[in-house]
Amino acid sequence: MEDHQWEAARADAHALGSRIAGIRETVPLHLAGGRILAADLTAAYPMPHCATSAMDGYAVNGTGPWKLLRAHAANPAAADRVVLAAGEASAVVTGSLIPEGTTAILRVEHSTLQGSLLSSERTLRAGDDIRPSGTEASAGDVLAAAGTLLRAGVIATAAVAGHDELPVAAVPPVHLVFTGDEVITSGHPTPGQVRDGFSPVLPLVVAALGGTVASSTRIGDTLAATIAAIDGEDARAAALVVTTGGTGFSERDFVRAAVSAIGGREAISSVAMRPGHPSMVAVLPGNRLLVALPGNPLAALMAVATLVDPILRGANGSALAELHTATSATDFTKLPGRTRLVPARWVPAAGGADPDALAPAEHVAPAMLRGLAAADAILVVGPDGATAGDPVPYLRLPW
Ligand SMILES: Nc1nc2c(c(=O)[nH]1)N[C@H]1C(S)=C(S)[C@@H](COP(=O)(O)OP(=O)(O)OC[C@H]3O[C@@H](n4cnc5c(N)ncnc54)[C@H](O)[C@@H]3O)O[C@H]1N2
Ligand code: MOO
Repeated sequence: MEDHQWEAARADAHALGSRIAGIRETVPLHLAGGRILAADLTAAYPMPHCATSAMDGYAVNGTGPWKLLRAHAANPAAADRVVLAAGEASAVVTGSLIPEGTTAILRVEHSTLQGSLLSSERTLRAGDDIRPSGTEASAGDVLAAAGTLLRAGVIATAAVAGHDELPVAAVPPVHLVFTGDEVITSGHPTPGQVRDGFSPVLPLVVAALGGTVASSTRIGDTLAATIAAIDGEDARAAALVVTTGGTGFSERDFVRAAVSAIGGREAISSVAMRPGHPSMVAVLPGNRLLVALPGNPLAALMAVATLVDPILRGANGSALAELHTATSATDFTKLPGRTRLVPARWVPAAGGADPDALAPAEHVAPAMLRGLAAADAILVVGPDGATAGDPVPYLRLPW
């Protein structure tokens, strides 16, 4: 199969992800943080649901001075039983229901009270400091679309819009498979060994992308072990299997052969990107997906941004991550047919003071991680390259 262009790989991965979407579930608001909204969030009633005072002070009817009906609104909820005739006023606090007949709210600091005679030190206009019903939303208005990540602002809005619980997308379970006889997980590597850069971060990354690592395994470089790892009990229980290393075509790379052996089909065989070209997506029996991440660490994480992020977004009903535009701080040569993903830092554009242009980080070869550690964003440089000062697309770090 031909290389997928980078944009096509993202789009196809997103579409494949939508095929592993799980059944949605309902969670109480206090457990909704970090989940993905599975249906549009609508206002259950107009917001505010009744006209209220925006300030502490007095509800008044007409122009002053006014006769104060009560000395103090001890119970804001009781204010609705008061009816103001022209020339009358009643004390209110912020958020109080306003009495029938209110034409404006007089702030306490703008008022003078002598006995029960209330006057204003400012000219009041009709409607001042009244929050009419429905100014924030009408009943049924969509307050957040399905696919929205539930952060504090959305959850608080849901609460005041009358919701006790929210429908959320089921979290796709992910099975991780780390390959490589040479990979060690602690201490200092001897020549021929490498320290595992993936197992400490992939659970974190998967969680940040809206999935959950349900299980993981570490295997040596054999076909039998690879088949067992991608088609065993844990792997079959997952919606997505992610492997690291072994994507190549050497006699010690077994991921593609294992996929083929269990009846899987490569949907994205490779991506015309650098680094990360040998990344692969396969559809496995049982409506499962597999993403094979290359062994080179930066390549693997750029493949996560290109393939795993779109798949999990598709599974959660979220849109593809937006491509933003920044000014390139440097020139990039042409690289026919390939898209480069370059960890980059914000720097001032030529002659500028604010850090509003993106420059490649240092140490960004495929087997290095230092540049990514220092990066603010991922520049997406097309095959035609770029000239300093050009607008270039970039991705926010997805994790
Ligand atoms: N003849 C060719 N050789 C290579 C090509 C090619 O086109 N022709 N492509 C290169 C590219 S691009 C990449 S990327 C790698 C992909 O290799 P694999 O996915 O098969 O990965 P491995 O061979 O298993 O490992 C590569 C490299 O990564 C290290 N590694 C593996 N796992 C980890 C880990 N958990 N943490 C840190 N480092 C890891 C491994 O030790 C190797 O050094 O192939 C190129 N070769
Ligand atoms: O995917 Mo490879 O990193 O381009 O070395």
